[in-house]
Amino acid sequence: MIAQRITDDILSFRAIDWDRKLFDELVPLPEGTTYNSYLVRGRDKTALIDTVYPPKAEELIAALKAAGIDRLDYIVANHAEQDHSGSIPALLALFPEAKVVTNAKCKRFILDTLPVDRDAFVTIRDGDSLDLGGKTLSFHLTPWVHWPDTMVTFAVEDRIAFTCDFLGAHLATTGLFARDEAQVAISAKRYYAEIMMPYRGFSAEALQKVEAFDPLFVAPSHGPVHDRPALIFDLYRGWTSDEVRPLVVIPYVSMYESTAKMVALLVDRLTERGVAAQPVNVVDLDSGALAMSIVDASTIVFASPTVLSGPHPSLAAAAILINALAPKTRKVAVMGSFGWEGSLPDQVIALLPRLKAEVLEPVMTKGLPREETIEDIARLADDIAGLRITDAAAA
Ligand SMILES: Cc1cc2nc3c(=O)[nH]c(=O)nc-3n(C[C@H](O)[C@H](O)[C@H](O)COP(=O)(O)O)c2cc1C
Repeated sequence: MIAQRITDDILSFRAIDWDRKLFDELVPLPEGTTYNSYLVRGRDKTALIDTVYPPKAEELIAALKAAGIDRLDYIVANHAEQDHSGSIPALLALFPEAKVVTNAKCKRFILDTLPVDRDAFVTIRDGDSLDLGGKTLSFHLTPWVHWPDTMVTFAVEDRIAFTCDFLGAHLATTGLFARDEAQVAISAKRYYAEIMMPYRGFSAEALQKVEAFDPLFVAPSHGPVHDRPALIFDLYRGWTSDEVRPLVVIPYVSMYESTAKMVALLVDRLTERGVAAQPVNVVDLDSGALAMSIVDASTIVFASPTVLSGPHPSLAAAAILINALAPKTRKVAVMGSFGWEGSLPDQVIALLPRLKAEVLEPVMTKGLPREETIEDIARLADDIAGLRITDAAAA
């Protein structure tokens, strides 16, 4: 790790994790990640904003020493999760005079999970600021992006917003700034989908707060720094809005191809109607890819064979994940195959209480799709495309 300069007095210390494959034992990291810590030097005091994942603590300490940092007055904790706050104990051991600056909730979480003395904290409230001598840090609570404790720190004179997880991306790169915008957009979308989408309303509020600072830089604690913040602001404005696009995501599994044939038929009927379709085989699922696919999809159709009277367990797992992510999808439907009987559609819909979506009529077939199944699938495609007047819609 090396110190990288954002402005004369503000340095970035980014621990690059090229090899990490899975985050939180859940989220695949196709591009690795970084844990970013930032140093702000005032005339009188020096503050470190966020730390790094504990296995990277030694790297951070070595890089701070190499940059000639022999005193830390403050460690600002924007969020208690260990990938950002986990190295606070190691840093306090090296700089025992430093105070941990954070809000009351974050302090509580740190005390619950890390060996940090209660007296080490300075507790701030929303809008408070800290004078480092010619450099001011202001603190702004942004709850639920993505824990209740999350906040953003703003370097007032240099106009840098330190947003921690918010506006971040899992992307390992030596480049300090987000120059490959296409690549950053994909990584940021994956990150938003997995981490922020369940709290879309809070993300929209936090976005307004950060945009109002009119920052020159947005410096998250994963991924590159945005020196053109409009890129990430525009992306988040779209993702957090109520707008959907005509895209049907079809999470599916099929043991003997009956359900797979139904999926293929639905894809064709949707394509004929000018609606984009994206089947996602959920066996051996990349949860991040599925999450990304549903960020602004208008419809989700769950497709599964009947297994032990209900959905295939892989499809059930995908439905549980999608429910937890709470996408803004407007319509949902279930289709599938059975051998004798079962209540697959009801069971799948029961897994989706958080989705505020219209539930369309299901399509079920005994064994392989037959003539009437083909008609039912065309009817489902009409329902999705809004081409069929139902009794409910006519009333
Ligand atoms: C392990 C297993 C359990 C099954 N359980 C049921 C069931 O409870 N009810 C039912 O109607 N069919 C059941 N079936 C039959 C399948 O639902 C049926 O063969 C279906 O057509 C398979 O669809 P697919 O070709 O998309 O895999 C089961 C099949 C398997 C292999």
